[in-house]
Amino acid sequence: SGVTFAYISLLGCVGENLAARLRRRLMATLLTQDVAFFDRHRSAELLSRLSGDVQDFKSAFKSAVSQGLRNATQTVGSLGYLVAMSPRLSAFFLLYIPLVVAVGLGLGSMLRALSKRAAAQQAAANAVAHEALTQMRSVKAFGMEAEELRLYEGQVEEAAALARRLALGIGLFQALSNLAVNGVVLTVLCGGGVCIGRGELTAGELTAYLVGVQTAMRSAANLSPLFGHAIKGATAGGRVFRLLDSRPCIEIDRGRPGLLTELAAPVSAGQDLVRLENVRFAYPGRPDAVVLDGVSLTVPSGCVVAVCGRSGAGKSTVTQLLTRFYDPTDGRVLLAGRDLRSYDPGWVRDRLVGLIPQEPALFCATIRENIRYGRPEATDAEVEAAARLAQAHKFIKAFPRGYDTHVGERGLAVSGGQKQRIAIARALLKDPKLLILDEATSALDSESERLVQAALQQAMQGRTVIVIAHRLSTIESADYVVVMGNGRVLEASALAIFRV
Ligand SMILES: Nc1ncnc2c1ncn2[C@@H]1O[C@H](COP(=O)(O)OP(=O)(O)OP(=O)(O)O)[C@@H](O)[C@H]1O
Repeated sequence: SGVTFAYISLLGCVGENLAARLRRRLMATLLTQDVAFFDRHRSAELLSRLSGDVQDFKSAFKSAVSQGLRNATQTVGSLGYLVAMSPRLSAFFLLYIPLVVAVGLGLGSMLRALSKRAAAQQAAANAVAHEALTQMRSVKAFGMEAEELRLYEGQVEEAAALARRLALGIGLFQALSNLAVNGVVLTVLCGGGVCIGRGELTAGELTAYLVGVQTAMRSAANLSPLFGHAIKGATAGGRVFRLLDSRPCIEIDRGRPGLLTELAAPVSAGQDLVRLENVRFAYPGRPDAVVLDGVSLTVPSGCVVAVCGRSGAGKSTVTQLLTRFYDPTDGRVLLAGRDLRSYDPGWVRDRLVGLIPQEPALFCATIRENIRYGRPEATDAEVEAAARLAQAHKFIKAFPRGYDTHVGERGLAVSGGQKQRIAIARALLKDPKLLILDEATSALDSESERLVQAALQQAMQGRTVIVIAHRLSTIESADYVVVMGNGRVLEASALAIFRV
């Protein structure tokens, strides 16, 4: 029992270490993928890789080691013993083995394909559940609980149907293996009978040989239930390893030689900090839909440039090129006169650009941790200073736990306006050279609105700012206005011209 304890616990620990290492490597790979990767893969699908697939791979690995190795060596050993005992009798079933292997491989590849489809369908069902659970307020607001359940049931039923077919296939495989095992015994019996009739073998020798055959076949039969496990593990492992091989197009490789980590040249007030030259762009997921069709615009240092235009005109897309979430299909984005691609993307996002998105997301953490996100080394005093600038200090202090108030999942415990001001503080804490601000379109009550606007005006003071403007007041306070439409710049001018 001491050996059993050592063996089971050692195997368990090795399996858990393997799973933890795989999960760590997979998460590290996912975090370094570019934004286009997340356009292609749904988060529920990636979560399935991290949890279910790694789990299946680990179980298959453990059963392959614990039972597979033992039974496989026993089978091979017994077969070798049988061949040594009587090469003539062994010839009967050795001839028959290639046929069994061929049938096994054929059936195996069919079952692998089925297992892949079943797993993909299960991931689709998970995605439906994930979406409903993360959008619970919308589901409830539109009374869609029953519809969501119907959708989920449909997906789960399809996954279950595929899993049932897989179970039938695995059952068939095991039945055929049993048949093959009995077939071997029968073949040896018939062949042995013939040999005894010819006086080439004694009944005693045949009996001894049959005992050997049974040992070999028992070990082989023990291998067959592992087959289903192995199929599931191999498909799950295949998906995990394929994902581990994904390489981002825009690689964040901090400190890579040759990449700039500071502005290429000093930029004084009024000189171009950023320039877009004839930029064309289509999202990788929709390469046929041209979103930017030859956009040129200039952002002078220290100026506020308001970008406006109809919904879908490509305004946010311009900001996504500046953060290097994507690279232009054609044309150039220049920073201090050098192509943005010659800068380290990590530096661009950490130090150059501060982004205040239209709908900021908060993490399930305290307000302090949320503001500090992006600059973990910032002191408490710096966090408070940023919050003051963002008109957030007062309301944060009014909470009983102040900066240590937990904002809950997706920041649901704070109001929309408060969330926006926390996001403004977070961006300001980085003290970015270029502030990109996507003005919220969602309505806030007038007091909140006034505070958010005041926070934004403060944030823009003395900085280079690109603001995607939805309010006239924002446009009025800008130095330059760019009007976009159909992926082009329709008008670009100093505000004075618009005022005429
Ligand atoms: N990740 C994406 N994949 C494919 N197409 C996208 C993606 N994001 C945006 N688009 C498309 O690109 C076009 C421009 O979108 P963009 O978000 O830049 O517009 P916008 O001017 O900022 O609009 P709004 O003011 O409504 O935010 C739209 O037609 C949109 O459908």
